[in-house]
Amino acid sequence: MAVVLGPNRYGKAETRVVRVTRDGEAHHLKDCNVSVSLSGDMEEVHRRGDNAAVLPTDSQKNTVYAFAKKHGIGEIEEFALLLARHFVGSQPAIHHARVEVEEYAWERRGPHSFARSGAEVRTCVVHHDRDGTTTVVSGLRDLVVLNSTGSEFHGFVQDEYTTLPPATDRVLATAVTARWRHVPPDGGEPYDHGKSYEEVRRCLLDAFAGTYSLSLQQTLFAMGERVLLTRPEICEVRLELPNKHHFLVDLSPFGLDNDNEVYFAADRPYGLIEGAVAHDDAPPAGPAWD
Ligand SMILES: O=c1[nH]c(=O)c2[nH]c(=O)[nH]c2[nH]1
Repeated sequence: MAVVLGPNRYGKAETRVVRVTRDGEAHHLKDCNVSVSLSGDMEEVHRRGDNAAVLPTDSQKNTVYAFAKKHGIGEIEEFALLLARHFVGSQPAIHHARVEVEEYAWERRGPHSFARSGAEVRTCVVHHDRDGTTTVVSGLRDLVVLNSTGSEFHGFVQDEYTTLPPATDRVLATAVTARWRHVPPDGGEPYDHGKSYEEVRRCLLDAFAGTYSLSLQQTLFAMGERVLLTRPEICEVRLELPNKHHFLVDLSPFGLDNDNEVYFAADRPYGLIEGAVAHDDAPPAGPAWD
């Protein structure tokens, strides 16, 4: 019986980089968290500790900082693509690079003063293979949304443990994590990732607000569908929607009624609704979601 090395990858996780661009008095800020993961000819290092093919994770971190200086950080997808292509293109032993970037938003308070915005975190994951295949998944997380009406939940299975009362008017709230896969550009114009991000975000928010919801599952599908029917550059959307339960508080001990006005916002446990919505002819995902 032989023992074989299975799938493996290595890299530097969570390099925090802040890039200030000085444009006279006015400064611009990009605040990112970059994770690099490389794979390829790594049999020798695992079996014998021979590091000849190993680009140290320390060098990977340094590359992130050097590229931030040399190229600046524009759209996070472009920065991730630059890094992924660099590692695969410069290291014969590296066959595949995965670069993940999170971007934290800052609100301008003056020419060189900023306040960290409470808005969602923008994300991307780029895979680049030495055969030239590239996949780009963009996304966001922690986009907190709430509808104070327009949501029902009833008609569900009743078993011996079911106590949930049917709801015909409830609060629906969630913190959206969404990731969307781009159709490969096919040699055409590269995407405007900044515009695409804003438009997908708008689709998600519009669909959440505009869907009369009989379940969060139905809202999830409507959000994914809205993106796919509006944005031709996207072929698959994956959503994770925690159901941030809002329970009506019983105010009867105080002689008060509660006509859907006062809620206890529970933080756990929460329902977790997850799903993928895709065009039926979407090209194969390859490693895009890894
Ligand atoms: O939208 C919902 N989907 C569920 O599957 C579910 N389950 C539950 O207890 N509440 C809800 N709400």
